[in-house]
Amino acid sequence: MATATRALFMLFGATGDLAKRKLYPSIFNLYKKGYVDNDHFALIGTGRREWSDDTFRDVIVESVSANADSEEQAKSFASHFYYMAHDVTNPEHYDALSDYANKLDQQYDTNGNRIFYISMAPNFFGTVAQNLKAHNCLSDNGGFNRLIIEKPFGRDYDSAEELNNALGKSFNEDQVYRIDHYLGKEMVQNVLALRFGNPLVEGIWNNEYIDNIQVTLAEKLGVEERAGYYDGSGALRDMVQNHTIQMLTILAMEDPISFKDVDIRREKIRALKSMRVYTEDEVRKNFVRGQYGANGDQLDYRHEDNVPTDSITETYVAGKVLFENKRWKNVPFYIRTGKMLSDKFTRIDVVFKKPLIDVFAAAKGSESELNNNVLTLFVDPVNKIILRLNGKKAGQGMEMQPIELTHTQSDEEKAVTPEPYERLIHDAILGNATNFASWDEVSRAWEFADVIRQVWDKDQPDFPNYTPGSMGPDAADELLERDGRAWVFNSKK
Ligand SMILES: NC(=O)C1=CN([C@@H]2O[C@H](COP(=O)(O)OP(=O)(O)OC[C@H]3O[C@@H](n4cnc5c(N)ncnc54)[C@H](OP(=O)(O)O)[C@@H]3O)[C@@H](O)[C@H]2O)C=CC1
Ligand SMILES: O=C1O[C@H](COP(=O)(O)O)[C@@H](O)[C@H](O)[C@H]1O
Repeated sequence: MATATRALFMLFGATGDLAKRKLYPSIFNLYKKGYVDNDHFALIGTGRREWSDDTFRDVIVESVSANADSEEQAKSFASHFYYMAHDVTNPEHYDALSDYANKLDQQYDTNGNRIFYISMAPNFFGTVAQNLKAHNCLSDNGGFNRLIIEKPFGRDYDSAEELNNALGKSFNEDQVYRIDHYLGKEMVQNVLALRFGNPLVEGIWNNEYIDNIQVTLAEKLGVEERAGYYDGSGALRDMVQNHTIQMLTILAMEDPISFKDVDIRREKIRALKSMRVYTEDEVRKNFVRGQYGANGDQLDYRHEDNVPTDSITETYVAGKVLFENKRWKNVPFYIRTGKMLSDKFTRIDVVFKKPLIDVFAAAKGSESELNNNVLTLFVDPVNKIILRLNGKKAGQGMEMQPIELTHTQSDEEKAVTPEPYERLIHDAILGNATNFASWDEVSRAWEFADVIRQVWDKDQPDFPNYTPGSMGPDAADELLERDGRAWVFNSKK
């Protein structure tokens, strides 16, 4: 039986794209499943637009209709939503917000629990947090106050620290939930289950058996309508500093003493501290950037809407990351992410070492034909695990061939798998911060990314340098070739 939590939500950015596409459907699923107490929850949505409650509720109904069992159910859900036109930069507005929140607290008997969600451009995060506190919008009658904030958390270490200090004036670290939606993905969470639930896996999860690990976050689409944000960010800030590094951390961390958020975070931070922050020369050697060119009807990045024609923003990053500790000495973690690639997928390839001696080849006096064993975890679009081994080819003799053990998530499992935002909002409701990024994690990731950014800001790139529909620039392949390796997934193959 689901534990239903009473709460009042305050959503800043309620008229925005993310709210409509992701947040309302997620909260609706939690409502349907009984994770938010259906009689004791309300949401105040804000934006500058002069919407009425009815307009807001129409938007909610439309946003959740695909998941609703009936129109009545969607409308009943939407009846918990209230709208206030509010300019977050105007302090006076928060007094009205505070009064309204107190009224709804009483009306819905929410036990004084409040969840604040800032789904707005990052320059507003600090302003909202400080005004919430200054204008008594935080509950003070025994309930919890939790703040969920969207990405990006800063654009470099200094701005992230400034933001963190601003948040810290109103919320304690344990009240702040920094969203990284990749941490809400089923297969990303499964990494922990596979590693720490199986001695068979954890026993070989080290440099004695693993040759290298490859993490790919590939997107088929370009910047779409988000160029205004993206061109000032680029792939390094948009995908590497957060999602990619979080995935690396989960792959590299030591076993936590328990599955409590504090214990997991402690190990993640330890792993991040052992991640090598490169020198300038090392950045040039170990990191590659790219920007997509044109291909047929597909415009090059510089001719997409709202992109300056001389933009040097990278739409692709590949790199080699090193963890300098006993477990991972000499094991490179190769990462790549980009827009306009051959397909939309996220995968982790764990490449194991070959046997020291190939007894089959030795007996025949021939070259080894054994492949590296590879464990591939498909994160998106399907949840699948493939273990590639060497096996015997049926028939006489001892010919070898690659064989694959595959586990694919069933339709039944898929049906009960929450969307990342649903899972993460639920975690925040429960006060479980395991799948959110702590300040120590975020700050370390910025220290790592900042050096790369600084080198790239000095050097003039030769853009565009990859074709839409490919897997990025040639330099990304050369990065591995120099080490005598290759990407496990390569669309050119
Ligand atoms: N959209 C996406 O796919 C993703 C978004 N994110 C993050 O989510 C956050 C929101 O993104 P998104 O929804 O796309 O952004 P939008 O531009 O669609 O929405 C911005 C929201 O902020 C409100 N707003 C802007 N200025 C003010 C103001 N001065 N006072 C009050 N409200 C204001 C807007 O309301 P109004 O116009 O009515 O004032 C609107 O509701 C960002 O941090 C983004 O980085 C993260 C991952 C993916
Ligand atoms: O955070 C972001 O993620 C999306 C990709 O997310 P996914 O879950 O669809 O893989 C990316 O398109 C966007 O640029 C970035 O801001």
